[in-house]
Amino acid sequence: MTQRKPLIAGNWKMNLNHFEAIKLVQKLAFALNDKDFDKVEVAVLPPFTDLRSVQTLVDGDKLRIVYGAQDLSQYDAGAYTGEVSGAMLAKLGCTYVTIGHSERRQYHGEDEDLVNAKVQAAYRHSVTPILCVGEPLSVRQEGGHIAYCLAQLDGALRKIGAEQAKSIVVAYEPVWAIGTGEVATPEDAQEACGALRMRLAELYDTEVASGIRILYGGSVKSGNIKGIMAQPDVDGALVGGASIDADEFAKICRFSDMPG
Ligand SMILES: O=C[C@H](O)COP(=O)(O)O
Repeated sequence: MTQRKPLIAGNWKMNLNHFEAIKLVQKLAFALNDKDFDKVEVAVLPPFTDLRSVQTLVDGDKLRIVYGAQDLSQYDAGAYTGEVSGAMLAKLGCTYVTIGHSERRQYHGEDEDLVNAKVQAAYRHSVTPILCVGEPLSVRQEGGHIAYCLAQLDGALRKIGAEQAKSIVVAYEPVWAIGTGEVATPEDAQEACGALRMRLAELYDTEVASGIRILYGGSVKSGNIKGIMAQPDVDGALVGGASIDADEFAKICRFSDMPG
């Protein structure tokens, strides 16, 4: 089976200005060592306004932390006030960009077509999408969560060929577990991540599917990461609230050193 290096990505959401960003990344770099980075890829996803400062710090100090943005425009340039293009993110050295986060879908009305257009935009500029999917509580209560997530995956990957899909990161984030303290059980995470991988195999092939990293997100903390990461189809975590505390985020990144 393909070896998938775990990815722990911190989505800061709309938190921390560029001074605070520098402080957090410095603290994180101090808390982690080369052995940690050999085992886990560590990414931070700050607000747009912090990216240049994070880039300067990462490049200047040759840190092994990678970084990315939380969104991008579907367009490459032009009269789109307030938007940030994939080309701009690439120029800032962004490795990743989250696309289709439930907060974008919910508060900014992002639908499947827009998510798909953004995935294509990210690939045009060689920025790797972290594609978020996940069901709201009502859907889970009705038992439709797997079908819901698979439909989101299908929609997002339209017109994306195997060569591009190989590098995508998918994040399963049940909406009811985001910022609520209500973490999905490791079994819930495995059920969804396993189903997503099977669908990736149907859309592409088994080799492509077995190389794609699928993350879990939703109230991840140092106290629950170990159990989640023990699941065979979970390859990392997209961490929200706990990622703006450097010590806690570093502990999450070191999940493999935890006892039990
Ligand atoms: O992108 C991260 C997720 O929305 C999870 O956020 P959370 O860890 O605060 O629940």
